[in-house]
Amino acid sequence: MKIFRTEQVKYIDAYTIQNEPIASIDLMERAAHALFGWFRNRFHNNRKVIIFCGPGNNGGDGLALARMLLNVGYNVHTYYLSSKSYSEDFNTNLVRLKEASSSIYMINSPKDFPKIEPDDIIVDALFGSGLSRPIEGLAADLISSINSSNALVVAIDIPSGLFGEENSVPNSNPVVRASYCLSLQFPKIAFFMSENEEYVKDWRTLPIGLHPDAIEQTPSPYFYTTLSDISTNLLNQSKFAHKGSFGHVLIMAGSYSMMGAACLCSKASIRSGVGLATLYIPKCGYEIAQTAVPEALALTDSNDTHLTNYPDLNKFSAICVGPGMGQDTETASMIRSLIKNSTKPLVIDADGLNLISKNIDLLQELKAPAILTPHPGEFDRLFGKSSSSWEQLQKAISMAQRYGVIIVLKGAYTRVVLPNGEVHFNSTGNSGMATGGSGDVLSGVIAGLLARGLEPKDAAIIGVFVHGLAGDLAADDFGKVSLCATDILNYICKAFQHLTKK
Ligand SMILES: NC(=O)C1=CN([C@@H]2O[C@H](COP(=O)(O)OP(=O)(O)OC[C@H]3O[C@@H](n4cnc5c(N)ncnc54)[C@H](O)[C@@H]3O)[C@@H](O)[C@H]2O)[C@@H](O)CC1
Ligand SMILES: Nc1ncnc2c1ncn2[C@@H]1O[C@H](COP(=O)(O)OP(=O)(O)O)[C@@H](O)[C@H]1O
Ligand SMILES: [K+]
Repeated sequence: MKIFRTEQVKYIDAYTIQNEPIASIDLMERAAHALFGWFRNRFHNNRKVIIFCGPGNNGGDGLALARMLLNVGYNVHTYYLSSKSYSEDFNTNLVRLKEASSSIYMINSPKDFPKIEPDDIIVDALFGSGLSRPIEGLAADLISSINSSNALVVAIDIPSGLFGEENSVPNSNPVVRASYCLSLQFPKIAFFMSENEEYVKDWRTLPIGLHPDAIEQTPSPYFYTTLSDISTNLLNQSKFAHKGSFGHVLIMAGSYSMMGAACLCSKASIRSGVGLATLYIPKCGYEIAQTAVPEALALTDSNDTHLTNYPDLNKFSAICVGPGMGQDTETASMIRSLIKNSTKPLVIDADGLNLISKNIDLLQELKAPAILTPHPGEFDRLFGKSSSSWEQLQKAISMAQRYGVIIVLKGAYTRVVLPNGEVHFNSTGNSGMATGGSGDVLSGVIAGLLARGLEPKDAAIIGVFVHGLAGDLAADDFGKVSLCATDILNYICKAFQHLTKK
């Protein structure tokens, strides 16, 4: 799903109004209907609802929602900020609401704030995508009052005070801490930034029928990968397929005490449908590999404890290098040579990345497409620290462009950043996956898909999605607390089944 910056959504709204065509007030009514439907399904009408409205169309949405809730028997109290001016649709909805309710109050000073009980439901319709500066004064005091209550807060479109994309300038201006955020049509990029977790605990999008032509024609480098975005014909299996049809992956991984990473990674590649997997490991890992991964071929380096060389690359269709590999100087020279000489696509993970971070311009010598899979710590080691997730994302975009590589920046909403500057935020995965070895499983999945013949972009996007989905399905059965990398591995099959059955 393509997602947009705030000013682009404004354009798509305006295009819809002009070309559907639909009157602005009717589009607001449609949005309010979507909000109302969600609200009614979620909350019984025995709880008091307090709706806080700002002077713009976000406030207008709040007023329209208030009217709809009143019509079906909710106990609704509506408060709106005093302002020099209000949007036209706000004014229309205020008149409509006044016909239905007498519990409408203007807020002129903190004395007008209502007392909020813990059982009340607050609707935050103060500011949406029209926020133009950090909030101060009366509105800021109101937000502090909302945040200090123990009531549940439902934010319309975006928690008031939060900007749609960049919120990196630390400021003391308050932002509503929403329990739920109902974002109209598209998620906001700000939802994917870890700093905003306290404001956006749970969010969902509500479709409001924005014009498909505007969505298609408005260019954006940002995407959100959901099930419907995964092209499953890339995973088709011909009836006459043989193991040679699905590629041969080389997994260069492991060292003394870290053979588990090599096993997890190679097993994950096999579960991702590769025809053949060869594990290239130091001698100490031979029996472990042969026993733990009977499906893989095992080739050993001349060294006992760490990798110092690589095998003839001709017969392989893709290579994964790095999991559990250690950072010996001999391993460092091996990876330098691999990068300069491999014409086969590479997945570079873990210690592979740590070794490259000592000489980042090595990336300029790549002959083949490469997918780098850093977690945030590895990313900082490679490209330097960033002061916020937003800055880190912008850095990932410029580094992917500079070196012509795909960067898979891992974590919640893993970002797959392409050399053309596109960013694909992933929708699957959960915090139970923050456990040792889960990254090794991911690099195996991506390498398996790459070896099967998927384009690097597809291997990265689908691999990340499947890995997260496997983690979600495993968490459904085992819970997040106990989830371990082997569980993710064991649920890769279910994740692929889920995709290919869709
Ligand atoms: N036709 C449309 O454009 C639609 C808009 N919708 C709603 O409209 C919202 C956007 O509406 P608007 O563009 O009117 O903007 P907002 O309602 O977000 O706020 C704009 C108003 O707040 C003031 N303001 C901005 N920053 C402020 C600050 N820091 N302190 C004090 N005042 C501040 C502005 O001067 C303006 O009066 C969306 O978030 C969504 O909720 C929906 O009804 C769907 C359709
Ligand atoms: N909070 C989270 N939400 C979703 N996915 C997560 C979360 N934390 C970690 N993950 C995923 O788990 C994996 C962890 O990888 P990594 O940190 O490299 O682990 P390891 O080095 O132990 O193998 C990544 O795919 C990451 O996206
Ligand atoms: K809001």
